[in-house]
Amino acid sequence: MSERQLRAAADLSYDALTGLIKGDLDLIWCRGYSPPGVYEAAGPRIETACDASTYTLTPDFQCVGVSIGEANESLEKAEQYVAEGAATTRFIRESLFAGVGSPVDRLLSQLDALWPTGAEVALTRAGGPALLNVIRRWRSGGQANPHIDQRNSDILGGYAFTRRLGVNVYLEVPPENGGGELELWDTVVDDELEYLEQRRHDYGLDRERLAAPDWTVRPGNGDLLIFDASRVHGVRRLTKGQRVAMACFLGVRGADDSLALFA
Ligand SMILES: O=C(O)CCC(=O)C(=O)O
Ligand SMILES: [Fe+2]
Repeated sequence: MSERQLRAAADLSYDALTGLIKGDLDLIWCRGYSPPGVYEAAGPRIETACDASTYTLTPDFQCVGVSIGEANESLEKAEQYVAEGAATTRFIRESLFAGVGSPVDRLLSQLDALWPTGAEVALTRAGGPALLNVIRRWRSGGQANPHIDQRNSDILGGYAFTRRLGVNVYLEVPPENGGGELELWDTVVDDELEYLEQRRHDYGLDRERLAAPDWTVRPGNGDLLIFDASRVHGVRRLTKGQRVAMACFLGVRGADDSLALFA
């Protein structure tokens, strides 16, 4: 455990985002960002879509949408990412969140309003829109290895991001003592080549080779968390219930460049 207290902001604001980008802040934690009615309506459709999905990197969780992490691992997935991104974004927006609105769409318009040069969906190297977000579902027994999400990817070739912020909206979390916390280590990895050398063959780092996480954060249903994706992070193994979260990333360049969202 770190001696240092986790530095968190309770609201999404320009100052909080720049705090995360500069490293003065560790977390933005907005409670109840997605109201209960949203998941009540969308949950059954999301669960069906999760059951129909295929995720190639790990059996630990299901994932709606080919993520950029998956796309970085093979040519086939990279092609699928480019071909399907826009349609998956539409499916999530128009089918899964029909009638209630997607929390990530709301986030996108909020960011567009608060960031000086706006926010938009990133473009892939091929010119079309990237996938805006994925939806992941963990069931009892699932976890996520400690990892970082690397700043840049050939697929989003036109950007040189200086920071990549990880965004999660938790639609459903396990009950008390059921695991599924977000684990954060007091380690920010800037040398991505060194990280690649230590990486497991599937994804992430060996948990056994790290000290215990410095902080574990237990989001509530509907909460929004944003953190620096180059900070080592993982998901604690679930022992009960399920954990359903929408995830995307904010690609940051300078203050003079718009935020680019992708998943
Ligand atoms: O689901 C979570 O809490 C973290 C997922 C994650 O690794 C990320 O958002 O980069
Ligand atoms: Fe991550």
